[in-house]
Amino acid sequence: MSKAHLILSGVHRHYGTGDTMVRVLEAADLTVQSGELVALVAPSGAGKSTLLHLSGLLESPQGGEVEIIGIKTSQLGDRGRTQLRRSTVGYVYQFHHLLPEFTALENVSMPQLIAGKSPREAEARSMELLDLLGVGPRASHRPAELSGGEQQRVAIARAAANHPKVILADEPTGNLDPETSDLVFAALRSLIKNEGAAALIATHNHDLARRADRIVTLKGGLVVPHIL
Ligand SMILES: Nc1ncnc2c1ncn2[C@@H]1O[C@H](COP(=O)(O)OP(=O)(O)OP(=O)(O)O)[C@@H](O)[C@H]1O
Repeated sequence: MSKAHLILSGVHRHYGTGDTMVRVLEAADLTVQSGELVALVAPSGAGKSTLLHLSGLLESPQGGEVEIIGIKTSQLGDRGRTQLRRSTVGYVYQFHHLLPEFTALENVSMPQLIAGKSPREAEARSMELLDLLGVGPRASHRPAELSGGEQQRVAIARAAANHPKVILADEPTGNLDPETSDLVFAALRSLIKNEGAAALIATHNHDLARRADRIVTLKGGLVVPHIL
């Protein structure tokens, strides 16, 4: 049976006050199940990053509820939110932000060591992920020695290192050529299925969005189904 790892209900988010107020989300609802990949396609400024930040507990809504693995986050304090984010959410950005002085293996191991895993456990998990994403043979290379697509796959492995229940990605293939984008997206997709994470991926790439389980967009402050 599928589980809803991420539920947004009646989420409201605006910025500023008075005349300069920007209402981004009015009463947004979204549910993402375990193993489900939802693509978020919307024009620039529509609120994609805002939706991802709210889903990843990097920002709080002014109204409504963000629920992760059944935990209602509006009831949590800052510390509780940070803990829940660290233990359940993995983020992939447009630019990989890998640490240049460390190898691929070390970059993927780092968040696991921080979370308290032993170096041996961390290395085993890192190799499992790098293999799954097709970059196992590059484990001992530093980011500068990797292609853009390889770097991005290492960044995806790093985001998945601590078994996140929710994977959020903001234009994960935004700086890659079409062929490499395909490869990276396919790797991300198989990772999500394999790990049973719920994924929300903002992308301008319609070809990739069509390969998601579902596509949504933002209209009038709501999350609505979208067909490309
Ligand atoms: N911290 C903030 N303060 C004020 N306004 C903000 C803030 N963050 C976002 N906004 C506004 O909210 C709206 C949505 O922004 P958001 O970054 O979520 O859009 P987006 O769809 O991700 O855009 P893009 O595709 O260009 O990255 C925009 O009008 C933006 O100017």
